Amino acid sequence: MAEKLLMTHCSSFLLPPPFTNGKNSSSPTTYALIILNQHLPRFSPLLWDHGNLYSAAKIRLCADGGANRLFDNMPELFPLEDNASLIRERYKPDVIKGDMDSIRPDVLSFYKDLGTEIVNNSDDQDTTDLHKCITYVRDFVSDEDKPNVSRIHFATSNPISKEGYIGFVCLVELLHFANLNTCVFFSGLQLCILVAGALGGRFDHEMGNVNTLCHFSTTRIILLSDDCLIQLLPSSQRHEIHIQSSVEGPHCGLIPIGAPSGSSTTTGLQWDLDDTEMRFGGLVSTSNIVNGEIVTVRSDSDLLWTISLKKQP
Ligand SMILES: Nc1ncnc2c1ncn2[C@@H]1O[C@H](COP(=O)(O)OP(=O)(O)OP(=O)(O)O)[C@@H](O)[C@H]1O
Ligand SMILES: Cc1ncc(C[n+]2csc(CCO)c2C)c(N)n1
Repeated sequence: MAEKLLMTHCSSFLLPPPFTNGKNSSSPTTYALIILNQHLPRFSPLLWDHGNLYSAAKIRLCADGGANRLFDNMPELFPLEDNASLIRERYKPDVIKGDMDSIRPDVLSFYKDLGTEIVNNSDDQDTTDLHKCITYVRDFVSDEDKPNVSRIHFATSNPISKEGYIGFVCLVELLHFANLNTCVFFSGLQLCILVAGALGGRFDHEMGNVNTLCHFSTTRIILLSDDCLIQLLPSSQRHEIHIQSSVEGPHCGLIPIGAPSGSSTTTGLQWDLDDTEMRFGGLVSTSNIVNGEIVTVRSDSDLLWTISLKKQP
């Protein structure tokens, strides 16, 4: 059986800037931030700035009512500053997208006047606002990375022929059609979508957010709240999770989602799995504990990885 490729994970976006630069990361990351209509995490300004500091491409979106949270709650995260308007201008989203049934009119006109792009998808009542925003980010990033002859480098230094270029574009379209994350191929940049406010309140929304991870399973998406982080570990790869113990852990979980897992194997946990079966109604690994700096996971099914976030980094 072919060896699975290694996928590494590191929550360095939760670390203050001086420590994040390239730490434990095999390739530079392009972060996008989506703010949902749920409690704005205290570290949101940090997530926001990861678009700025180390990324070539970056974008910040609010999913419909997420704009109310940004407007109302971002100033509260700066108790020493008394001018809320200045804070709101500093944290202007690039895009507000959704079915627009939750954003308040005053918030909509405030950001519209600042130049935020408003995308009204009220005609689509079958996908969530988070889903709509992820679609936007993926299109945005792949547009930025559209193949440009001068940027395509092959193993040889020969200039690329017209036929080669056309072949490459076809490959890209094919990969796109197959729902693969094409941007990785072009620039070496890895897209990672951070989703703030994904948990709490309504369980149907939480499940909808988890479902979005499964729908876009080839895109790195991280759901965040003040208390925890959730991401999908696709079964097509083996995983190495580099624990940032100053900000995350020790409590963690591995949960088969969508289908039972016939065999999962881990290292680095207090209760490691060893070719273990997991299913709802049987065993799922909750209330587990990370033991060291690296957790490895291999499974025949997609698993959700969740880890607690520390209150005081
Ligand atoms: N309580 C919640 N918990 C987790 N995520 C949430 C919650 N509320 C909203 N969200 C997320 O924020 C996004 C935008 O929220 P918003 O309230 O604008 O959605 P909505 O489509 O108007 O919801 P609904 O019409 O079902 O009340 C949602 O798509 C969802 O991903
Ligand atoms: C079977 C089924 N269940 C629920 C909805 C409703 N719904 C799902 S996503 C969405 C948009 C929310 O912004 C709405 C209204 C549907 N369409 N189909």
